[in-house]
Amino acid sequence: MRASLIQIEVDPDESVESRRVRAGSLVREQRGSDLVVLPELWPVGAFAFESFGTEAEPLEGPTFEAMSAAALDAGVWLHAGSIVERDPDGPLYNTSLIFSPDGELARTYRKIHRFGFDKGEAVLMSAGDELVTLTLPETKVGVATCYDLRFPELFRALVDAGAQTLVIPAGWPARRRAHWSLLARARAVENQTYVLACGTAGTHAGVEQAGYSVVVDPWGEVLAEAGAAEEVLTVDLDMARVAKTREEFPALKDRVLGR
Ligand SMILES: O=C(O)CCC(=O)C(=O)O
Repeated sequence: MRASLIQIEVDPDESVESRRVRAGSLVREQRGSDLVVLPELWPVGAFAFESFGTEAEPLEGPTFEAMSAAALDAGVWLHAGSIVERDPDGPLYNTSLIFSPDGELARTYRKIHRFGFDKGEAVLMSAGDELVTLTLPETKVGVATCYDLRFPELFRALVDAGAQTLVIPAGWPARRRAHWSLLARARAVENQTYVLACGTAGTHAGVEQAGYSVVVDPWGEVLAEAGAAEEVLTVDLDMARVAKTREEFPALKDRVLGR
């Protein structure tokens, strides 16, 4: 399975609409990949809290339209990262959109763990409460978003639901890049899954983004890693590696707690 991670730059000098068009072009350039991934909140910026209200979209809003068309044109499964979703009842959610190669919405995921403690996303948005997995032709995917990466119990639940590949869009800050790289590998090792972790580049709302998107195999080896700037990572994944790793080193079978 070929996967492409688009570590797009989020820059306040570029309009949201221009970035949407550019993201669509970048997705179309990945024709030939099976799965394409964009980061968290790339239209507005994960730290652009002041714009969350004005840039919030209904689920089937402009980002949905642009990404559905891009998935169809490229003929790829597209995890289109997340948007600020305005629910018809009023609350905002950090909602990921996943499209099939015919441009249909296959899944949504509302971020469960909101970041910011007593400010930002944690107070402006509502939390999701549903685990989301999706069966692709070659693998079963479990999804999570950014801060979720710090909560291993979520990933264990995804593995219990059958996930073999974890897809994690993020808008992770450069200040904590070491945590990002460490936790992405930890989630792969402890769950014996592939991890596709796609962040943003650039600086917005005064927060420099980490970049360093990474693809980790089920043994914890880094197969590809981006730098800090905008970049597309393309990697061929041998899906048999998940079962092989779990068979040769059956630690998941030795669980005592939480089964
Ligand atoms: O956990 C972190 O350090 C970063 C999380 C974050 O930036 C987010 O969830 O938007």
